[in-house]
Amino acid sequence: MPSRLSDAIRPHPDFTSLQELPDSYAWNHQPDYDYPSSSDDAESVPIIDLNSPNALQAIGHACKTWGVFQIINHGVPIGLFDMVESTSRTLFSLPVNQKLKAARSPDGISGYGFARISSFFSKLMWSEGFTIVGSPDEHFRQLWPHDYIHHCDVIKEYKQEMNKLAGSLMWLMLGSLGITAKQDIKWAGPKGDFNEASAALQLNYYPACPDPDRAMGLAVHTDSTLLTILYQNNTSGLQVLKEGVGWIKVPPVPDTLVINVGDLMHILSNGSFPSVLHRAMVNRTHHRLSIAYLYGPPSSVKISPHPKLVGPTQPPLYRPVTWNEYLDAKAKHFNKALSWVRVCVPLNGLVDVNEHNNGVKVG
Ligand SMILES: C=C1C[C@]23C[C@@]1(O)CC[C@H]2[C@@]12CCC[C@@](C)(C(=O)O1)[C@H]2[C@@H]3C(=O)O
Ligand SMILES: O=C(O)CCC(=O)C(=O)O
Ligand SMILES: [Fe+2]
Repeated sequence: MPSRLSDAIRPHPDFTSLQELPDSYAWNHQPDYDYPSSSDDAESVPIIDLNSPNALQAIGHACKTWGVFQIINHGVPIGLFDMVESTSRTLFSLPVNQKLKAARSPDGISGYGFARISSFFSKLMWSEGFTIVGSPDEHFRQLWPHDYIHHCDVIKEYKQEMNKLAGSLMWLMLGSLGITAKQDIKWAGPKGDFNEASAALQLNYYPACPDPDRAMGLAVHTDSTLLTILYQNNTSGLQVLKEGVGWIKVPPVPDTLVINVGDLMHILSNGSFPSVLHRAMVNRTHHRLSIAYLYGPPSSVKISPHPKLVGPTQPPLYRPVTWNEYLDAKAKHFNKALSWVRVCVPLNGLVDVNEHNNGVKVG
């Protein structure tokens, strides 16, 4: 692990004052960095209409082959995206010293700071983040002592909408694997609405960058979630790695949300769904904003390969793990966290789709 200042004492830069890319932000992108590079007419991440009668099958196929898909007709009021974007933009435009009043504490989860995965890389990422777990009230009062209520309301409404959507997506993703009954997932609750689920909202801001080809917005990673719902503003930057194809750009499409399969869904699906490797690149002239709703099980629930997906020829590939235990493992082992939960080497030619990802260089 690189030895450098911890997040707690590293001063946060004022990106707007940097006219050149400091060496600490210059990633030594290898020639194989884009390998196998995607051509302009490469495949694109499927867009699925949630109102279509084929949505379930299309989602199952996308989850198995990509670990990511995009959705339209998701039912989230479109005006809400403008509102949450406006709150995020207002937040990141505050002076650095003001933002630091709501800094994430060294052992905390919520607040303003660098990407949590920064410590695994020797170079810094060209981005700022703000994580909201639970209520935004306390941190938002620190940012806007006289004007926080409106921003809190926007975030609360957004989280509610995301929670509803995430519950529906859970049934679609699980349904495609034949897991359809409320009793199949006890923690979905008596109404099957996943009422007790946990979530974090991550606001990501990527300022315009003087040397985007040498910089990195958010380094390659998988999400530790069951699923992630990602909204991106109108600037490109997101890329996903498709096995056997390469890095695929996911340009923003108006009113469309990107859904990532996360590591816990990979475990729950007993390896059927790969958790998608992805990264965010930056732009010379435009800043970029993304809002990730990171969705997981209630804190006391252990996630393990679903009994319906386990049998004599399909041994469970992972042992049970809570989200917190997994996040701790991710904080320690980063891209090796899945191997840490792994129980057995695949037998009879069974291959875990995420095994292919282990060779990806992260630093
Ligand atoms: C619930 C969480 C997932 C996350 C760590 C966190 O506690 C809150 C932030 C999340 C995030 C967002 C950016 C990418 C990521 C890898 C990171 O560094 O922080 C994810 C974490 C994750 O999915 O492991
Ligand atoms: O900014 C993006 O497009 C990606 C963000 C992301 O991967 C995350 O927040 O986990
Ligand atoms: Fe992510």
